[in-house]
Amino acid sequence: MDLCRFFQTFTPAQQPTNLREFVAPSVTPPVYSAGSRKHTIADAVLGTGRYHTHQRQRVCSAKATSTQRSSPFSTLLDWGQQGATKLSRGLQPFPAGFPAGPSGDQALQLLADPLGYLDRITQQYGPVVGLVLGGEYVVVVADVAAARTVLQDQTGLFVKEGTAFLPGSSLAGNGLLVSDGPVWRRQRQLSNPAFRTAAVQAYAKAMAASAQRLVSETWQGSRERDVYADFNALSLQITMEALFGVDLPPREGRQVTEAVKAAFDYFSQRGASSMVVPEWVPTPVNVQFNAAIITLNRLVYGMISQRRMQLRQQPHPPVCLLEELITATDERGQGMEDEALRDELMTLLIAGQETAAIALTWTCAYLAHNPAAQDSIAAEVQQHLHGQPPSYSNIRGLVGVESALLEGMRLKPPAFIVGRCVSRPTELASCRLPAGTTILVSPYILHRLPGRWRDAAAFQPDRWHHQLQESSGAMGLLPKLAATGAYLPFGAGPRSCIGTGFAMMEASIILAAILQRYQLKPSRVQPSFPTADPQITLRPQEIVTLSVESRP
Ligand code: HEM
Repeated sequence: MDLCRFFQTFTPAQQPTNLREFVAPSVTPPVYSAGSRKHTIADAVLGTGRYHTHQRQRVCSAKATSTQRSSPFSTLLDWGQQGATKLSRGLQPFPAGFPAGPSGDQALQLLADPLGYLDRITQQYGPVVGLVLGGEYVVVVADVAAARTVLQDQTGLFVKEGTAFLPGSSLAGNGLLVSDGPVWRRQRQLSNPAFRTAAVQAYAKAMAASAQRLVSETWQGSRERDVYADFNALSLQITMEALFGVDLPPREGRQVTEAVKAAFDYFSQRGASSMVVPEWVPTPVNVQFNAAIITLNRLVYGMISQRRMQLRQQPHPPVCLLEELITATDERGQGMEDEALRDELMTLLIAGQETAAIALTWTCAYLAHNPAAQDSIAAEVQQHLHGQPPSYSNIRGLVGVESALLEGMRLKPPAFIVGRCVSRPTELASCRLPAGTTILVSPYILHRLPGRWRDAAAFQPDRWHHQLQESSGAMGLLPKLAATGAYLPFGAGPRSCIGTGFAMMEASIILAAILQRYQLKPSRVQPSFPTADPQITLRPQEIVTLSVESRP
């Protein structure tokens, strides 16, 4: 990777928003406000992203937008000026009161080894480090109190809008992950019911059925499996069923799955590439990606209108997330418009799919390399479930399974960095931060602070037993830990993960189903522990092959 990758993210202001605007303006009416396009660390964290910082203007006309575009010349000039400002930052001293940190632009060093770099600078400069990265002022936060201040802010001081780095995407539009202010508040309020316990209980049926298919069909007769690939396929299937219901017509289901896969492939390629070409540039890969977006839009808008009609003609309690979101209303009795629904559905697909697969992959890899811990958890599963398949009704109380997942996410948090932007000048940890500074809170470092965690680098699921028992399980414990700022796999504060209950239920059911039937061991072809590949999320670098032996 090189500096190009960073500089490629500083796309010119007011460019055409994406290929869709050129090739298929009628598929959806994406009418955007003019304004500079910045990127959000939500992209970095969860593989998604808003296309630019300004909220979409859903009401203004396309004509208005097109007249607001600047000429290619002024765009280029603007871009040049922005580039020059950013370049000069790496050469200048930090602003007065800015946190101490290494001098010079650190983009190359960070990109060469992100986890090692975060570790090194926080050891060298302390838990709040100032940097220039790709011409942006950045503060890395690995201090519990400062992380709390940033993530639990309710005053609009630390926001998502304007957070630097990594290109955004038209895939998730302006969904929950990236929106801010009143738009986010309303969308979160409307989405919350879809994630309450009762709703998660309904999705658990799909989780349990999919987990059984994995262990009794997919893995049946296998000696070794690429668990990362299996968990990705499984969590996509589960999320699709939860979103659209099990009665999703097979043809449409297949088409959506294929389009989502194409979009995900695009993100992995982009993550692994040193050059990030903006989505609107018609490279072959971008054309493919944008075609996938067009397919997704057609299908998703089709499903939205079909479900709306069904609910109107035959009112019934919601059976899937889409119906939950369609029926949700705010205090004025208003629901979500189609475009907002589409953005939320795509956001949930992206935010929910890969993160859960990564968490399961790392946890299974750790268990394979820690046979004693695995055997004791497997014994608990046998004892607790009495041979019944894991499901919503019997999964509670499996302390070992929850401990393994919490410990896996402690050492390898799928969202290893969470980002915010300082909206107005402020102080943090006695340092002064100018508006526009990007804050990177690092759960990865926080989860390994030697003063907080005994044997911080070791996989020891039993460290969680007592706390889990005291809090009646992970869903009781996680909010308490998030409030301290010390354990943040699902973030903290108002923007914490809406899918925490969904993810914990899904991962617990799948892990219990696996340990009930199989013993995981390092594979002969890949005996060493998988290496992390911190791209957008903390995914494994390669295929994760584990030996899967049936338990007697
Ligand atoms: C192990 C699995 C998961 C992990 C580790 C994870 C992690 C996170 C984190 C750290 C955040 C906060 C980001 C920030 O503060 O900027 C977040 C937000 C979010 N997550 Fe998850 N997530 C997981 C699963 C899911 C699932 C299953 C869904 C939905 C089906 C989901 C939907 C979302 C959404 C919509 C947000 C944005 C919430 C908001 O800003 O209001 N996540 N997730």
